[in-house]
Amino acid sequence: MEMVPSTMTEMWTTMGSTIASFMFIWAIIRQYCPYELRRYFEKYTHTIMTYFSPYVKISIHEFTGDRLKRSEAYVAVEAYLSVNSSKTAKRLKAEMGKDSNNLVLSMDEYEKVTDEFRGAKVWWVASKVVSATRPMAYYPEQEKRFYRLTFHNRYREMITGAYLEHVVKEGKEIKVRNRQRKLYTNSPGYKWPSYKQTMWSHIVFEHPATFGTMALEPDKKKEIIEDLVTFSESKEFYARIGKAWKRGYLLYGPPGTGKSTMIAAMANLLNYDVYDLELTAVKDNTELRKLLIETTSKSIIVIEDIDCSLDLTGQRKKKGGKAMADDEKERKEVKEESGNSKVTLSGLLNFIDGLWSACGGERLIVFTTNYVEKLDPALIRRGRMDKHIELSYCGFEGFKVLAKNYLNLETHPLFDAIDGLMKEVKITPADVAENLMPKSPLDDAEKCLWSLIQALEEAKEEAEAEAAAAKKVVEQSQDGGGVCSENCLAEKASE
Ligand SMILES: Nc1ncnc2c1ncn2[C@@H]1O[C@H](COP(=O)(O)OP(=O)(O)OP(=O)(O)O)[C@@H](O)[C@H]1O
Ligand SMILES: [Mg+2]
Repeated sequence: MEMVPSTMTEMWTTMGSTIASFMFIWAIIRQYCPYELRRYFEKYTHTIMTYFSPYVKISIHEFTGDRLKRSEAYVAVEAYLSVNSSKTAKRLKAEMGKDSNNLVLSMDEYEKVTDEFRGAKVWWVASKVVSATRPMAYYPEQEKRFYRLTFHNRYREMITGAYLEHVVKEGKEIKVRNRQRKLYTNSPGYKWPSYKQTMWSHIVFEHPATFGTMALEPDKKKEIIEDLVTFSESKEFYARIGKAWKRGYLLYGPPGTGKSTMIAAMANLLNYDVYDLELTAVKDNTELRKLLIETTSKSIIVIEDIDCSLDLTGQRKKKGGKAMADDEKERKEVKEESGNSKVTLSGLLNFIDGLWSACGGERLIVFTTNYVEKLDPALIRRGRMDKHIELSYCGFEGFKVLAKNYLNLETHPLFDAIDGLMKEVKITPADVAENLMPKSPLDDAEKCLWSLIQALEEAKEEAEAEAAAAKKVVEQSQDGGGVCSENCLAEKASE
């Protein structure tokens, strides 16, 4: 029994002298040893210390294999800590957030914060290592930033499982809430530097259109909004039925009926980014696939005027005479417009619903066209373009939305006259909007309404004159006894 204290004392003495010798050797090494030897020594000391330490450390680096893309885990942790650290950290950095009118705070470099999860305490440190050499001249970052998470080994299972899952999930949600949405384009004519692997360039997306400001029949508007919201909330449903989480919309109708406006309203409703794909600037199918892979989820990929983009008009029925000649002329024009692009219809179909199209998920693909009948049926069949939306001339309900937007009017004695005229003539929402726009500070609501009435009356007179001319041609051809085809009548009427 006597031996125990003496053994303990001896043990402490031995340990003390070991540490002292160790520190003495370390001081000599630091003073006299070459750098390589020092690093070697440091490395093994670190390994030994880690072996005895009850704490576990996890590093999350900003750039992993792909140096040009920030790691998703790092971005999520950064967002998570931006909210959770701003209450406790002492050194914070501020960056411009959503809509450029608020600052988002996050912890500064080398700052340490504590977090708690189900009774376990963890520590986060924002750190960086500065590499001494530049691997390639064009790499901008020489600092490799990372977050280090430290926790006790007894919580290992919970922290590596539930806690990290919670951090990533919450971080992603914060990112979506704070992010500035972007409008991307694969702009033609710009020569990308060879190191820059992305082919999209972007600006902040700031279009003000919403479904509230769109002139559309109320039922139709409600149906589209419900469709979009249901899509955005159906992650589990798509997974259950084994379908990629994406949806195609075909918007068609005459110019100025709100197709482009609706795309902006869709993006604003769902808080999505917009990728405006210029097909004529895409070299071939491989480049098209590359562009697709680079798009992120929560986005709308738009191909405007799909009929003009490429020769995708499919096999149309053979027509005779002038119609056939027109057809050929159009195809030639389309070919000229599309320049050297070798994107084919099958390449585009693959883009929409090939295996690659499922990467990322939560994406809308929107085509717009003025001439839906010209498109290849394969391109717009359900399953590819799931929802076809016709945007047409302005009705009275649409007019009322515009009158409220532009003139802040819900009713006016001139509304009845406008309603009557709108039933007789076709006018696009763009034309209605233009007439309702005050042209000088002195223009009041009534002047704008009169301007619209005048435009409607002129359109009515024009339509009547055209109808009269067509009627005259028919009568002349009947008087002359000749048989005139439909095309021949249209030709004469337009003369
Ligand atoms: N349904 C609508 N509701 C509100 N404003 C509209 C609507 N349609 C058109 N406008 C107005 O007209 C302008 C032109 O509309 P937009 O560019 O959306 O038409 P479009 O259908 O895309 O035409 P195009 O076929 O020529 O591309 C818009 O800036 C908008 O102000
Ligand atoms: Mg448009």
